[in-house]
Amino acid sequence: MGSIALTVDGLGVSFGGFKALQGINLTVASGELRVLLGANGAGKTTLMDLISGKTRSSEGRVFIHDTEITHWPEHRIARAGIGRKFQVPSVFRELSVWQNLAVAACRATSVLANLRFSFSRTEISKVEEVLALTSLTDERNATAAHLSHGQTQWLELGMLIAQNPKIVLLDEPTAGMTQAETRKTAQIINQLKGRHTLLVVEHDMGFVREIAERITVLHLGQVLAEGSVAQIETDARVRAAYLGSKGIS
Ligand SMILES: Nc1ncnc2c1ncn2[C@@H]1O[C@H](COP(=O)(O)OP(=O)(O)OP(=O)(O)O)[C@@H](O)[C@H]1O
Repeated sequence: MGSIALTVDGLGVSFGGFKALQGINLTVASGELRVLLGANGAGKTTLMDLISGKTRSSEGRVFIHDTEITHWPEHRIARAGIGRKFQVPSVFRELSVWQNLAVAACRATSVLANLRFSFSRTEISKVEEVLALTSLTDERNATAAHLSHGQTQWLELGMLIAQNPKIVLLDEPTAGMTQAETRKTAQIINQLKGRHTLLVVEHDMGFVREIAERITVLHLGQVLAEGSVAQIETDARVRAAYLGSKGIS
């Protein structure tokens, strides 16, 4: 195993006296894909919020490699290399697929400034690489507003990847997708392994089996178990924790 890209050390948060997360310890190696599993309300999204700086933690620390980022503002954490994709895509609907990716690859502060500049060779090759990765090469000139739900999700993932984040946080990347779109998403995510460090929240066990190496299970705001897909699926505590909620299927 290589170096550790993400370290979460004793992290927790309370909302008005309610401990939504407590004592969370997690280390994710560089290039690893870690799946976060847990019933509704277990604290998965809250953990992503604490790591990305959207929510301020009440206890514990977070590191990207050796740099402590605890309590840094969200934009500074993003600049330090944590990229996050939410369930609702935020692409520029009036721009083409290519333009969306080019804007992301440039990472400048102003969209308009980006579009007026000529792009460097490195940025253009990055856009081409991401178009191929997301199978959007044929849609390069299409306006983002005209893409299907799945294609829109892949474009947003592509925009994230075009920014070269060290760590990618994905919250239910297959939400609302057809089976075919879900399979395609698994293929895309599998290609990212080794090149990016990924933390993925997902409920769809079929999809989790396609992508996961190790799984961390959260339950009632704490880590319940961690292990391979096979270990987690046969873990009696995990099965018990899921009874009465979604169940592992
Ligand atoms: N800002 C907040 N204020 C108060 N309570 C909150 C806040 N954010 C989250 N919670 C609570 O923290 C707990 C964990 O919520 P969270 O959304 O992280 O769960 P989750 O595992 O992502 O669930 P789901 O699968 O439904 O998205 C829940 O009980 C939720 O109601």
